[in-house]
Amino acid sequence: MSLTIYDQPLNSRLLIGSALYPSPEVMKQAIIASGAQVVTLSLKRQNPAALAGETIWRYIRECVARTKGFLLPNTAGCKTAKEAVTLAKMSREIFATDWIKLEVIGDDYNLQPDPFELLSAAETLLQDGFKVLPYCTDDLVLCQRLYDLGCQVIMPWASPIGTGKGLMNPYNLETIRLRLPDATLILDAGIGKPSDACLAMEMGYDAILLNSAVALADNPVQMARAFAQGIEAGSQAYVAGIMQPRQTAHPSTPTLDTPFWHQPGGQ
Ligand SMILES: CC(=O)[C@@H](O)[C@H](O)COP(=O)(O)O
Repeated sequence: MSLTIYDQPLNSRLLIGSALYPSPEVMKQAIIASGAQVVTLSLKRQNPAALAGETIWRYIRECVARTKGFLLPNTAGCKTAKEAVTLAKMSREIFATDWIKLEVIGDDYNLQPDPFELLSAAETLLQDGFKVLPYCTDDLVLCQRLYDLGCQVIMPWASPIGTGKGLMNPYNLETIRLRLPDATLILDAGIGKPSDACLAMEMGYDAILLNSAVALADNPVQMARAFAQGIEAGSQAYVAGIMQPRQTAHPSTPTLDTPFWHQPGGQ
């Protein structure tokens, strides 16, 4: 089963960022190796008029063309709903997409999203026809409100951007999954290693968005492959049905009369 974002089926459950790589060429190779079809980029951070920005964009467009993928502009660096809405509208024109990764930062220390400004910006953008992918904290009520507004995709954080700390609050993340069974849930930010991503997929998350863990690896291309495999493993494990942990030991070596475990009601 493939990932679907606002009715768009995708081959990969990994969405990847385009910042912090040692060079544009390494970025391109890493994105291709990751298999990600969605690449996020920031209009604010990369000035299209500047030569450096132009080069990065060319590389990103090449990656997306190669994977038959999609650009996901983001509003990284915005601190108010007004600023984020303005940037989203500019991004829609420049990148010719109505997808927007909505990021409104409320605290400079841990780059924590501002839930109030985020909700307000999401409402405005949805009314304007955007397909909003909000980056938010792992707060169930906030996620519920965003979903009720019409955000089909919700992207709670694993931990603050760029920390690589992995899943800070597994209980919160599991609860969000449980309570919003129909939302497309993408875990975004703070993923440090493939096992973090695998864990979220085992919880039933639909996809992972990450950047730093690949871009800052000693070998970003190899790390991109490792993430692709970790995400695939977690996704398959979730679908396969993970066994319930048990309090007591059970021998796993078959005894003479019970070579197979019979589930109640099974054949
Ligand atoms: C690229 C992007 O959108 C980041 O804001 C995103 O949240 C990734 O975070 P990490 O760099 O921690 O993976």
